Amino acid sequence: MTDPTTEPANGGAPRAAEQHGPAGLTLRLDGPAAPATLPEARAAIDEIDAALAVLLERRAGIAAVVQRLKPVGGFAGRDPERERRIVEAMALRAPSLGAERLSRIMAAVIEAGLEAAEDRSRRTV
Ligand SMILES: C=C(O[C@@H]1C=C(C(=O)O)C=C[C@H]1O)C(=O)O
Repeated sequence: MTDPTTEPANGGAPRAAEQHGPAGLTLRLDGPAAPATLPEARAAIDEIDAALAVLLERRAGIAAVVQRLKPVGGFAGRDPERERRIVEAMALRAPSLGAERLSRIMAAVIEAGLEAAEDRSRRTV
C-alpha cells in the first residue's frame, strides 16, 4: 500500500501541489538525505517551516469550522480523548519525538487554533 503522505497518488509524476504549491512551496515530505553544511541545513529547516506555516494556517481554519459544527465549540468543548488519539496517530509518524513531546506540541497547536477561532468569530459578529 502507498503512504498518502509521501507517495504521489498518480504513480510517480509530481502532484500539482508539488509543482505549484501554496506560496511556491515544493517540499517533498520524504525529503532528501541529511544536508551536509550549516547553510544547507538552515535552508532545509526554512523550507520545512514554510510548509508547516501553511499547514498550521489550514489546520486552524478547519478547526474553526469544527467549532461551529459541534454542539459546544471553543475551549468549552475541548475534547481530550480526540486530542489523545491525534497525538497517538502522529507518534507513529514521528517516533523520534514520541507521544509525550508531540502532546506538548499539539496542545500548543490546538490552543492556538481555538484562540484564532474565537478571534474570527468575534470579528464576524
Ligand atoms: C477540532 C475539534 O475541537 C477541539 C480542537 C481539536 C483540534 O484542534 O484538533 C481537537 C479536539 C478539540 O479539543 C474537535 O473536536 O475535533
